Amino acid sequence: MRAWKTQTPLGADARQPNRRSGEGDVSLTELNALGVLYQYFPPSDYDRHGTEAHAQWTHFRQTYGFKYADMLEVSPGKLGDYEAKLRMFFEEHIHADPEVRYVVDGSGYFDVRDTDDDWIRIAVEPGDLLVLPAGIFHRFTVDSRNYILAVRLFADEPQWVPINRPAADQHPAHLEYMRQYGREASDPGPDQKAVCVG
Ligand SMILES: CSCCC(=O)/C(O)=C/O
Ligand SMILES: [Fe+2]
Repeated sequence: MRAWKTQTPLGADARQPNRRSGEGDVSLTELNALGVLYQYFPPSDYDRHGTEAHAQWTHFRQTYGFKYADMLEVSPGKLGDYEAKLRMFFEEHIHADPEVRYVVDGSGYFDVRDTDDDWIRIAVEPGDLLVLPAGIFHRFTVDSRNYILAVRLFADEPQWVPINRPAADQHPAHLEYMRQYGREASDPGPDQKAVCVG
């Protein structure tokens, strides 16, 4: 996984890196300060059929209470209304619950807003597990390879409910997010611990 600030405005093709020139990578510590958690599980630990071939996975899911999982294959041939779905994923939104995605195959970009309202682009590849906290403004796109196979982990029954702006700005999940991680927050998340392996 690597992360960087995107150029503003974004270039014509969102699936390109759109990296802001002259700036280095955004660090995992900076992502953790936004409440974004990251862990790496070797892709062999989670085969394409969703069986968790490794105790490490079970431990992670029990620790964070992600009892449910499904798989999402984002590609022109597999996902109906592909371009419309991609537009929906790329429309800035929040969720009332954490967004937990594990990449089994392919790649893509999760963009999250930072405290300066800039976009930080998180490039994910197989083995990357990303936890976006409830209430964070974010968006997703595949990259130019137009393919990702990701496991979606949930605490409750799988559901995908995006809350777009402007309604999201006053949503309790976003207000709580800003209380914990916003510019005025006294410290990054009272009980957050950086989850980062390897
Ligand atoms: C590969 S995850 C698909 C996009 C998604 O579930 C989401 O919520 C993007 O923000
Ligand atoms: Fe999302």
